[in-house]
Amino acid sequence: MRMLGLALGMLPIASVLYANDASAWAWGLLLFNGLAWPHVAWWLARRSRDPRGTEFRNLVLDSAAGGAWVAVMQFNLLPSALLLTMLTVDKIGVAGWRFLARTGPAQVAACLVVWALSGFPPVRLESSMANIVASLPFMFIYPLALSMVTHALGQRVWRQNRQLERLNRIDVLTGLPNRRHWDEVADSELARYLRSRRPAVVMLIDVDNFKEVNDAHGHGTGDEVLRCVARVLRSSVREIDTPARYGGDEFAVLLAEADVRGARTVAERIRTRFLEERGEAAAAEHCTLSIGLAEADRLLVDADDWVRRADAAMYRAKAGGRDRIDVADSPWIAAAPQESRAP
Ligand SMILES: Nc1nc2c(ncn2[C@@H]2O[C@H](COP(=O)(O)OP(=O)(O)OP(=O)(O)O)[C@@H](O)[C@H]2O)c(=O)[nH]1
Repeated sequence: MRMLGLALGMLPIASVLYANDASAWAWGLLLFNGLAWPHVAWWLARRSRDPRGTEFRNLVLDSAAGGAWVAVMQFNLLPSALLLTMLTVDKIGVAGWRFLARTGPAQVAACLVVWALSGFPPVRLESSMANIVASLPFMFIYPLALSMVTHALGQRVWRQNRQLERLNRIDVLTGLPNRRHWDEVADSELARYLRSRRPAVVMLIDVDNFKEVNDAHGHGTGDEVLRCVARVLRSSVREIDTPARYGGDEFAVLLAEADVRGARTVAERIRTRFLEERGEAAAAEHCTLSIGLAEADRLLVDADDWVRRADAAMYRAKAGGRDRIDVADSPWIAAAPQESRAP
């Protein structure tokens, strides 16, 4: 952007220098500032140990040069205003309003010094047609390029944010949604149930004897077992269900539009598929799945309550000998004598 801005900015300045019959010095400096300085600035920033700090210093120098050219042009109105506007837009775009507090004084000082060194020539505000025409490319092309770059940067930031948000919700090892994402799904599924009374089931799955696999065959094999569970879950549930890694060797599935009978069938499918696919190490350590199910009902306080019930069922499955499925007692049954309506 500096190369483009300075190259285009040369045109209105050159038109004023030409009209004012400027010295060879002024022309030399203009050529250096317009064509060589962008490369020098880039090289300085690249080889610096603090590229950001160096680039900020370069921007201050850009502003000072702008102020100096305004004095050289004897304040010719259109080219001066254009130059100052573009420099200001640039600074705000790069570092915000506060950066102007650094570049502004440099700009004014350079302008006054150059004006004084040239013997305070008279101010000539009037811009000729040649000055106006020479200003047009800078006036149109530079803001256009700047807005395209800003837009492209905005898009990149937006894409990266989305990517980050996705990564924040995915478990890296298994590729399944993580607990954070699953908890949100459970919240909204419970809200949906309370609104519409369409059934839903939380399934919690714990890998039995998983520690033995880790201890006997190493963490790499343990990781492979967890990936196997993830594969089995993905292939056993429907699109509308949400399987997730809940943490460690625990997995959760939210079965939408399913009652406990349907959920039991799915759980049985998961349990047996895992036995078929678990691999030799897991089989050697009797690595199986204990599964707890809890159906939504209107006595649930919140999603945590729902998960707690599935968890209790899952621990009963473990206590009952592992490699089995257990279903949470509905508190509805206990509450039935006081309540008159089924959930
Ligand atoms: N390989 C691997 N191990 C993990 C990971 N996360 C947790 N673990 C291990 O998983 C084990 C879980 O232990 P437990 O659930 O208490 O042990 P368990 O052998 O499954 O016991 P039961 O559930 O009672 O059958 C611990 O040894 C953790 O270190 C992981 O990402 N990869």
